[in-house]
Amino acid sequence: MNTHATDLKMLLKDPSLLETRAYVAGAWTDADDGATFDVINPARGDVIARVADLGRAEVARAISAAAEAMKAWTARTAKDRAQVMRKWFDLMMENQDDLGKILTAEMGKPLAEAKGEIAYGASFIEWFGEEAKRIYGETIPGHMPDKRLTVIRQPIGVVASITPWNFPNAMITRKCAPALAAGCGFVGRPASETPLSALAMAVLAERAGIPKGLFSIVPSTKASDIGKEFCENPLIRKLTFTGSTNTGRILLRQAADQVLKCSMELGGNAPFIVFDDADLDAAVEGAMASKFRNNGQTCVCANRIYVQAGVYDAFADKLAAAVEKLRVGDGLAEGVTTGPLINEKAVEKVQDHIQDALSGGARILTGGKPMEGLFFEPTVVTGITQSMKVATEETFGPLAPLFRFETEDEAVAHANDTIFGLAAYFYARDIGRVTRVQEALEYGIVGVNTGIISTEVAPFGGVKQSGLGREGSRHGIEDYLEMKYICLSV
Ligand SMILES: NC(=O)C1=CN([C@@H]2O[C@H](COP(=O)(O)OP(=O)(O)OC[C@H]3O[C@@H](n4cnc5c(N)ncnc54)[C@H](OP(=O)(O)O)[C@@H]3O)[C@@H](O)[C@H]2O)C=CC1
Ligand SMILES: O=C(O)[C@H](O)CS(=O)(=O)O
Repeated sequence: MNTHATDLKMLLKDPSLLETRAYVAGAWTDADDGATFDVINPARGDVIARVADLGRAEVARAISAAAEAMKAWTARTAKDRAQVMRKWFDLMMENQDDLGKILTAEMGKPLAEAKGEIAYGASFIEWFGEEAKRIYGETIPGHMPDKRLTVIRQPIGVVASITPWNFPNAMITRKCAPALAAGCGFVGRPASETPLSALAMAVLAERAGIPKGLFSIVPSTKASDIGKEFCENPLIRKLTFTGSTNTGRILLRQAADQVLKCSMELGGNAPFIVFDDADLDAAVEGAMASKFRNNGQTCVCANRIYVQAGVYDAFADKLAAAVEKLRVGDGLAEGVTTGPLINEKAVEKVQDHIQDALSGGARILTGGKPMEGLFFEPTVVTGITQSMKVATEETFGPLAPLFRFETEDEAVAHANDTIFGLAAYFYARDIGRVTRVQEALEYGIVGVNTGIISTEVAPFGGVKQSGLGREGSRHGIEDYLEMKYICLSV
């Protein structure tokens, strides 16, 4: 493990992107009490920055400023708002390398993946800047001769955002882009593990001309307190959250008091089904992409791999061979494909799922052991059954558990046997089977003969306990608008 300190400023072309103060009401500020918290590089374990640790009072000021700034922002034309957002997009892409290094240093994903996330995150700003100009209303034939009916759509109000550590750039832009495009104010609280990417984003927002006070980033370790401020402050009209289903439940309960509109992108437990008529090499490629992207730390990662009996051994051997080519290491180093896990709790969860499987008779095909620090061997385990923890709990790490199945009905039944419903994947070539299975899977997203489904142009979101609402696509802006019916008597 690389043990020397991460001198992040030395790595950046523009060191001013490494901001450690909060961005509140258009000003860069410390916490009222001067409190800070450490940001750790998970690959090296060293402190890379100390960031302002805000409390409810500072967040309340950010919310009030957003409500005030909204008045002028909403009065500007959609085209004008779009031009400011386009400038922000351009600045994000011009600084992609630096933003990627900041992201890798605080989250751990390899630099190539981090730069990919910057482009993915920026794509939401580009997409919704364009969608701003397509917020159409409608006229309705009157129900009486003297009535003229219209429907207009207006910004919902100030938006509060809470996001996780695994995509510290894209999870924020997937929320703030439609909010700003719709004319809303935005106050975002990033995960305490990864505030630097959000603050760098705010540096560029300020440079792009996003009006002061409209957009704030409020880092804090006091997650519960800030969540309560978001749910109790009467100026907040919308709460958007990405993270675990457990936290989503807490926030939904809190939001009920003010009947606060919520969008929830929650946990997953994605099945990845390989039928005996699949292209096995393509299925292995798809499984590698879906399972090991971000070291297995995404909500749409394959969490359960079901393989039909006739191709089980061949698929298992091919997958193990591909996994053994992964290179685990510091994401800032050349050629590394797999970074560290985010923290010790994540390492313990992967170990727990492996030990539980082995105690039930499963067998390790490759990997299976923790490495130094927060690194873990990419792992394939065979002989997994529905009774094991990995069948119902999200691993969120580099574990590929292989289940054997006999029939199509059995595979679909097992795939659907979960409280989650975010993403599912399957590989098959028979058109009848493809049609039946894609319709039978109870998920918000289905990848057919592909392991990567994420794009800004399509609706991302889950059913059942994986969430509420959709992000991205032409649908993603709806959650930030209110519909108003006007009945005019002439
Ligand atoms: N559907 C999706 O797109 C995603 C789902 N997830 C799911 O989240 C889990 C892992 O991510 P993880 O970050 O640990 O999830 P958490 O739900 O613990 O954290 C997500 C965010 O919520 C904050 N938070 C935690 N508790 C509260 C609270 N009581 N009130 C307000 N905010 C709170 C966290 O703050 P802090 O970090 O400071 O604790 C963090 O910013 C996995 O189950 C994964 O599937 C993760 C990412 C994306
Ligand atoms: O948080 C996540 O896991 C992301 O939503 C996954 S994706 O959008 O990057 O696929």
